[in-house]
Amino acid sequence: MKVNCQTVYAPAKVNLCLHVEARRDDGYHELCMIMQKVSLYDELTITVSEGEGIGLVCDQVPLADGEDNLVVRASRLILEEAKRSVRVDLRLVKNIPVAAGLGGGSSDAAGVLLTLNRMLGTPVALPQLHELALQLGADVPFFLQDDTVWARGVGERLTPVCVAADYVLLLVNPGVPVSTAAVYQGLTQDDFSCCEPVARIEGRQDLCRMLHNDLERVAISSQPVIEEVKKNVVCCGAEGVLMSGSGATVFGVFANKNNADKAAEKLRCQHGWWCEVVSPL
Ligand SMILES: C[C@@](CO)(OP(=O)(O)O)[C@H](O)COP(=O)(O)OP(=O)(O)OC[C@H]1O[C@@H](n2ccc(N)nc2=O)[C@H](O)[C@@H]1O
Ligand SMILES: Nc1ncnc2c1ncn2[C@@H]1O[C@H](COP(=O)(O)OP(=O)(O)O)[C@@H](O)[C@H]1O
Repeated sequence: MKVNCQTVYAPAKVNLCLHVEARRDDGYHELCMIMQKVSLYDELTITVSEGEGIGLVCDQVPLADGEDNLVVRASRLILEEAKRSVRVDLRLVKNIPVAAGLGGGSSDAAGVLLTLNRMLGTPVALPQLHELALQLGADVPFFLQDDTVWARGVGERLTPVCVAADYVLLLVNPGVPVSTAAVYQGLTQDDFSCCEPVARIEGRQDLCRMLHNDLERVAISSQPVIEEVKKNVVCCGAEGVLMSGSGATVFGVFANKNNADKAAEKLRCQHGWWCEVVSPL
């Protein structure tokens, strides 16, 4: 068997709005949120060769030792579903902060599902791939497709939305991890809100008016620095600001890269926070 090697760039996401509508009997939550991919990428190299087993080398030490890593789990699911026995080696360079509300693990997993499946001759059809994605996490199906979407259900029911706004985002992460499960568990009925998905968002002002995240109260109560980050991003000239997903990353909406770069420089110098200027994809 010829050795086959491919590199995947797995993008981060932000939630431009996130409404939690209800808690389900299984503990998961019904959501209505806009998911937007952005230009910050993990780099994943997949090598398929003769043999068996799945190996992972990762530049982030806590994620390095394998079995629980979403990329290893995604590989295993594809091999099982395809009933194939080959050796898979994965090399993962993490540029997306971990447990930060940016969906890095979910994106890595979707990248493996799509690419490893293709490398094996596409034995798994797209509807099955969607099911495997959902087994790995509520956010994973989103990363199998290209659109900016309204995501409903637990995050798996996807409808495209047109965001016709010209903007860049400044991502700021203060370096405190937030557990997604703990944030959802901390929600009370008062945190829930409804939303009416619109088909199109016209400009930056419309976009900024929609910014809303029902997970902020719980995340900020466990990590008050998130509120401090939000205030600082606004002080640096953002037209809108919001925590992404379950946090702790905050994003600011800017009209252009120049203004966002200046804000990033200032926040890095003054607070030592991780800052990255990205564009919507
Ligand atoms: C909050 C969001 C917003 O996009 O993103 P992140 O902050 O993780 O990036 C997602 O809903 C996170 O999705 P994901 O991280 O894939 O979730 P999973 O691994 O399936 O579940 C992690 C935990 O979150 C809870 N969970 C997740 C999704 C959902 N709709 N309701 C929930 O209550 C589950 O109970 C589980 O304990
Ligand atoms: N490839 C991966 N990249 C990042 N996190 C991973 C990965 N595989 C497993 N994880 C675990 O998944 C959890 C969520 O990670 P991540 O997707 O980065 O954050 P979030 O769900 O906040 O967007 C982390 O606690 C991490 O230990």
